[in-house]
Amino acid sequence: MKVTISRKAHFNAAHRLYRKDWTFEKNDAVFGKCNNPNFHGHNYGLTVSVTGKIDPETGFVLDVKVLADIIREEVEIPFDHKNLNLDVPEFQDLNPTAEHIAVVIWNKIKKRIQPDFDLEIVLNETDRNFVTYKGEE
Ligand SMILES: Nc1nc2c(c(=O)[nH]1)N=C([C@H](O)[C@H](O)COP(=O)(O)OP(=O)(O)OP(=O)(O)O)CN2
Ligand SMILES: [Zn+2]
Repeated sequence: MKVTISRKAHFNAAHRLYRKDWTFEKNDAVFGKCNNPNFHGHNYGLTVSVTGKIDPETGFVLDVKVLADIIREEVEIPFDHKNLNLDVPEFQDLNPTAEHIAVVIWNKIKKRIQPDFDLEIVLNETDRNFVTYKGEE
């Protein structure tokens, strides 16, 4: 029997959507206001869901306290109040779209949980825009 546990978190971060190998005009045409060279910010919402078998001794799939600590160490501390383009090494050469941020977060958290657990990341960039990543199919 598999059960899913979820933990919510949030972080505030600045970013600029653009490609270094494109002209400003091309970036402007594709990314519009998100290509502002002075950056802009979002209050990102994060939902991390872990699916696995219940440990018969504890009754937990995974202690949510443990999951909260992983999220704090892998996401909140490195991303909160940071400029994703300038401060976060994973985005030095990776456009910090919501899709890419979700994949980066999935890879960081996946390394910290049991290999047989399934992991889903839902990242809200705004109240109305969110992306979901469950790992490679
Ligand atoms: N597929 C994606 N599309 C867009 C992304 C993204 O990460 N993936 N990101 C952006 C920008 O980051 C932009 O800042 C989003 O903010 P905004 O357009 O203000 O968001 P809203 O849709 O909530 O605002 P509206 O008022 O509804 O325009 C753009 N696209
Ligand atoms: Zn944005």
